[in-house]
Amino acid sequence: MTVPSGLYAITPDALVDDDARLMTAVAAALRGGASLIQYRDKRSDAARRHANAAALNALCREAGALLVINDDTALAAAVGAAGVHLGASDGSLAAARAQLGPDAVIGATCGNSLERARAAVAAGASYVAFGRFFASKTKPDAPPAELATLAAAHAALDAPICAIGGLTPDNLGPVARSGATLIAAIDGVFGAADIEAAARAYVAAIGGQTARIP
Ligand SMILES: Cc1ncc(COP(=O)(O)OP(=O)(O)O)c(N)n1
Ligand SMILES: Cc1nc(C(=O)O)sc1CCOP(=O)(O)O
Ligand SMILES: [Mg+2]
Repeated sequence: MTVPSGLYAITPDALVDDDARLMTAVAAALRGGASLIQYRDKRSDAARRHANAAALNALCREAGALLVINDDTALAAAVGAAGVHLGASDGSLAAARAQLGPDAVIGATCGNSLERARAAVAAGASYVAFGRFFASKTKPDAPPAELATLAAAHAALDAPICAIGGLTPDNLGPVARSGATLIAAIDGVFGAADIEAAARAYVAAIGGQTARIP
């Protein structure tokens, strides 16, 4: 499966306790043009996570977008999601690739490390994620990442690059011009009063950027 470019909207903690609001909010992000959705839910029990993941997967398919499940390869497989996003302590990328198959979208958290990204691609990651680039209300303790790392990854790796952490339509320009083709955001999309309009603003801002580095 090709990894899409554009807005990668990740569900916030604030919505996972309210299934109806979660669906309405994700539907709005999809109308606003999000191409990838990540279901990130560290609070719900297994049954609720399964039900939400299945419903979000159907919503994404209807919209022509893809659903990635955070942390949980087995849940991605169980609901037939497009793939999974794994951090350093979330299990093996190679095992996820073996379980989900060659077409799955498998993302890897790489912080500020090109070496981690190289290893992730070698282990089967479809995209590599660097962050955080700006102060993040969602994850205030995430260590900072540099634009130079994005540029180095863009030059060295044959894999789509995702950027995350405090990104907004107003500050994403340098990040996109350094090689990130996927802009991930939680609060800037789902914390907005008008989620659809917020997503549209990201998509418009991303559309105006092209990487400067060949
Ligand atoms: C696109 C994207 N990038 C990074 C992360 C962070 O993953 P991780 O380090 O495993 O932390 P948690 O999100 O699980 O708290 C992500 N989820 N998505
Ligand atoms: C989940 C996550 N991971 C990060 C990393 O740096 O790996 S930053 C982050 C939170 C992103 O949310 P917001 O767009 O609200 O800042
Ligand atoms: Mg994780």
